[in-house]
Amino acid sequence: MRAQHGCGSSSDHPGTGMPFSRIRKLDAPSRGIFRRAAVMLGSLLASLFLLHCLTDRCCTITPAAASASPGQASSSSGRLFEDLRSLRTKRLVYEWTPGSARSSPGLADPPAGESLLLPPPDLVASRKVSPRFAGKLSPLGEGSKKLPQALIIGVKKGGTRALLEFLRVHPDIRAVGAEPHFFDRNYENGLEWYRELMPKTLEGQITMEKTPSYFVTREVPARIAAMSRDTKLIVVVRDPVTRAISDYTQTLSKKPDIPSFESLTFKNRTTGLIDTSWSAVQIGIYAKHLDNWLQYFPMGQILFVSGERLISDPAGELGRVQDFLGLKRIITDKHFYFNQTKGFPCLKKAEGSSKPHCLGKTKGRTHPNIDPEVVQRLRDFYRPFNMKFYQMTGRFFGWED
Ligand SMILES: Nc1ncnc2c1ncn2[C@@H]1O[C@H](COP(=O)(O)OS(=O)(=O)O)[C@@H](OP(=O)(O)O)[C@H]1O
Repeated sequence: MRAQHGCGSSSDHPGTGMPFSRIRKLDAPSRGIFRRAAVMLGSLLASLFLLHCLTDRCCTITPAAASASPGQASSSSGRLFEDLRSLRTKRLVYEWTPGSARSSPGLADPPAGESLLLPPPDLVASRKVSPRFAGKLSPLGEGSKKLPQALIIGVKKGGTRALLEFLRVHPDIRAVGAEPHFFDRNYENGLEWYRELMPKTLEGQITMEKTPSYFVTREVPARIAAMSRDTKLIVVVRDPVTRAISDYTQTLSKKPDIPSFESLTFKNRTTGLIDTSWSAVQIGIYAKHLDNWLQYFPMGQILFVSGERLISDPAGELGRVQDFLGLKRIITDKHFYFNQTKGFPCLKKAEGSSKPHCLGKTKGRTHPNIDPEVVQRLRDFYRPFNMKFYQMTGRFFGWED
């Protein structure tokens, strides 16, 4: 009997070879058994594949693996599985890294309705969350550039670089390295220009920058308030006398021919009248500058960091700053060590590095010796302003001793 519906094979034609004609010549019951066997084999293979996937070994075969010779196939796909498994392990390790905890205000105080979707804050803090929400580094370049929510506005030579570098260790803070000087020198460039300078941040991370001249520039408070009245402001203050000497030391390092500190301090040395128009002196009249800020921002939105304590107890000051920013206290004593050669606290590990990090040579310069009489005269000059400043801020900085 001739097959009625073959596969259009050549066996339909006379003179076709025996093997094909023999299959075709099977009787109906045999064909049924053959089909059933094929179906059973198919489902067995499908089940095996399913089991394989369930045991987490299923993967997309790469062209390389697919083109491997049978002998190579098992070893290369085995390697492939190993790679995938180690990738999974790495991802889990990343998710559970201590530094990846998200402790932003957004998560600590989820808006009504979101609390059911998000894990409770303590759980997040202790178990860590996905790097997508918590990690500082976004491997896929995720996130968006935002205008800063917090600024280090001063003071020049107060210790602003140290504070920013220390804060950058926090996974919920991202900051521009250079000083943008947007609100004093580059304001005409517009907010979009400013935003472009910022690093990308993920939800809950805080964008920051530092420009110490903001604190003493008259127009700046109004401009920052125009950007956002909610901006958090941080001022690192330091004894105005040592600050002035530090300021002078910096200028001297660039222009060695400038007059002496002593001569620049006075309008008239014989009368003892201080030259308040000299910027090194002027910047230290903190109470006066603060008055200007208080026209635009409430006191509660400004944090004053002691430049002296930033050196003697960096973790303590950083604790206050993290609280102020609504962040979990992640930066602690464990992050610092005192470098005897530098004479300053340094980071055991800087941001994105595993190496110890001290600030550069321009931080912690040796000051020239200043005539003690001039120093005393300056102390007397600043005293009433300092008292006023302590009163305004509610913190005693101890610059009189
Ligand atoms: N950890 C650490 N390492 C080095 N230096 C430190 C540190 N903490 C605070 N300081 C003090 O920071 C002073 C420089 O302040 P600023 O960074 O605000 O200077 S600047 O305005 O940005 O030029 C700098 O002033 P000088 O000592 O006069 O150079 C330092 O005293």
